[in-house]
Amino acid sequence: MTTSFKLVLERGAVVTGKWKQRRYRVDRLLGEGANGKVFLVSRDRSWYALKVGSSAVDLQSEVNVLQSLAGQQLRRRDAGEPFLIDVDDLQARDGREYPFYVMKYVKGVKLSDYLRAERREWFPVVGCNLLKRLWELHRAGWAFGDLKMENVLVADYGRVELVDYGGVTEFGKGVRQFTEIYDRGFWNAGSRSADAAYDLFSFAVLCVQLHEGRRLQQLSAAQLPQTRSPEELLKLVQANPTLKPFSGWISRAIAGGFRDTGEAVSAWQAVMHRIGTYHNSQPAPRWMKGLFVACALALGATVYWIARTGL
Ligand SMILES: Nc1ncnc2c1ncn2[C@@H]1O[C@H](COP(=O)(O)OP(=O)(O)OP(=O)(O)O)[C@@H](O)[C@H]1O
Repeated sequence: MTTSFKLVLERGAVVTGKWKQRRYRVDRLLGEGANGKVFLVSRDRSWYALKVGSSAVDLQSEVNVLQSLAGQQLRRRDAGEPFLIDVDDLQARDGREYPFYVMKYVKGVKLSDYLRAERREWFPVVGCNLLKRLWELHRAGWAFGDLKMENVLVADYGRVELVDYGGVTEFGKGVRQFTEIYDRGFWNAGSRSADAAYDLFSFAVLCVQLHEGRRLQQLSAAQLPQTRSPEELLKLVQANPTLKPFSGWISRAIAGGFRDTGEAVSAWQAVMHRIGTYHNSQPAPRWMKGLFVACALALGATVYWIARTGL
């Protein structure tokens, strides 16, 4: 999706908040979507992500969700700073005013890019970390809503961050924003009412999208609305060697069969355990394994030298 507004902020441009007068220096565009453009900015030697929207109403609803999440003290153990930093308006060169908010900069890459090529084996770990992120939201009574590839960023060691809180919806209300292919209603698998199972369904589709993206696209385009069914999704899961061990988990998620997300996390970890993936969510990176081997060789050489010299 692309934005309908043309605001351009060049590298080096300074954004000054109209109300609080805080100044942010623009580094580059991080991404854009239907609701706005997100820029990497700096202030007092710290990096942030600044989201500018064309519509104050849409941006305000995202801000409300973020404020409410902060209010519920939805802070993770590893989150040093709050996610929402600032809210203000800026005046562009064309004289128009745009609302913006500033949030924590998530230094990561898109999920699909992270798992590409040699990092495919990280899929179970990254999946587990993503489920835990969803669990945090669900415990606070919110569904993420618009879970999709673009809204999941992965940092070092498979750490996962969710971005774009525009779809976050209180449990029980109609999901505010969704993307068809990940939507439970689209697949005739349930309602669009916000609950934990709604996100778990999207998570299951995300798994299929990651490993059978082309076939999923073909499937969704070929089916008539009334013939789309979760069983068709499950056929793609069965046909894929990476997904097959998770087929029981995925079919349960698709059927809304988990009591809550905590149970979904435990079941996912049980599969990881069964197939022998690290169940530690931060497996040792390759350089660390190399370092371990080098240290072991050095130790061996020292022991040999001591034995030879009789020290
Ligand atoms: N906090 C952040 N840190 C780093 N990158 C970010 C951050 N927030 C957003 N981005 C990047 O900017 C992109 C667009 O942001 P976002 O999804 O919030 O815009 P949107 O207009 O709501 O998009 P959509 O059309 O998907 O609803 C994201 O896909 C991501 O790559």
